[in-house]
Amino acid sequence: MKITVVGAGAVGATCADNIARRELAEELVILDIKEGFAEGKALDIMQTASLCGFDTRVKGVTNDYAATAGSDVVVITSGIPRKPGMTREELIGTNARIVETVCKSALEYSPNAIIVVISNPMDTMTYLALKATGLPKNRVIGMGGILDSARFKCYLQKELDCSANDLHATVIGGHGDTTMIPLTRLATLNGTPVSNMLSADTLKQVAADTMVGGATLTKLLGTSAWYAPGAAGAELVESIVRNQKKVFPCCVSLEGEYGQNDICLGVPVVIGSNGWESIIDYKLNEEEMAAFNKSAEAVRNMNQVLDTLVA
Ligand SMILES: NC(=O)C1=CN([C@@H]2O[C@H](COP(=O)(O)OP(=O)(O)OC[C@H]3O[C@@H](n4cnc5c(N)ncnc54)[C@H](O)[C@@H]3O)[C@@H](O)[C@H]2O)C=CC1
Ligand SMILES: O=C([O-])CC(=O)C(=O)O
Repeated sequence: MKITVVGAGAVGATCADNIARRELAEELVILDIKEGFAEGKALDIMQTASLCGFDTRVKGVTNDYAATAGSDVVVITSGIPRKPGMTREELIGTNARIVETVCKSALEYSPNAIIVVISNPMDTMTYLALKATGLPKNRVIGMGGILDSARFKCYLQKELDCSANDLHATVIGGHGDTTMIPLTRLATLNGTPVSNMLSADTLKQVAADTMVGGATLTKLLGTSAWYAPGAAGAELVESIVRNQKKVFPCCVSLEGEYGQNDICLGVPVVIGSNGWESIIDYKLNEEEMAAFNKSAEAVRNMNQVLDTLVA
């Protein structure tokens, strides 16, 4: 197995570190445009091999796509992060060009790769990756919902004083401050609905905190988060390379599912060696469906901006 991570910044390097520690590939290439940067990150990660007990070979390269040839999975984290006060959507002008170029260059050398898109605004960047490459839809997956769900579980865990590992909680819809939908009705602690244990007001607050989870960290850090985003990226890659068939909320191309067409948006999907393999119908109620439609409208408006940016 060979994996490439494009972008050796905060998220890319953390994702690569998690991939190496989980030994998801024999070979892991990190690529960045900044001279020597990916080489440095790769060397640093390789120097943890004897400490963390992994045998993955990690190599860093500066814009050398030939070194990524034959990758099974390519994770795209290249692009600028937001600063406090910004939305993810404001990154579109810079990141659309980067994501399009990176997708095409990577596929030239790894025509069979599954593409995982992390760069923001992620839903629109996933749509762009799909359109720019013409890949079969199952091979283009946007990562946002796994992270948002992990944050949802983190806020629930604090309220319930339980193990985060006993929680099932999912965030669907867009990966934006106002577009994500924490499904509080379906969240459970070992099978018991959390709505039996927490008040409606508390659940509302947990959902609100989840939605601005990324913005909260950006305010604290001065740039956006990387530990949970990197680990969430690796979690997705693991289900692909180990063909685990885990169900994760991921941004995928919808063709009538959840009532939407010609859009990439977060829904629960089965992830395996073919990429995303099927979409699970959660049977949303009226209120959840209305939120999903609203989220789709916002993401669709963003996708239209692409036409003015990408040739
Ligand atoms: N989908 C999600 O859940 C999340 C998405 N993000 C997004 O991930 C992206 C990366 O964030 P950070 O790692 O914090 O940023 P960063 O600034 O630390 O790293 C970005 C890296 O991309 C590189 N880069 C830029 N253009 C490139 C190109 N054409 N080819 C190769 N490398 C290139 C830069 O040199 C830099 O090293 C941002 O767009 C951020 O908003 C961040 C967290 C979560
Ligand atoms: O908040 C951001 O801009 C980065 C991101 O997508 C996240 O951490 O959820």
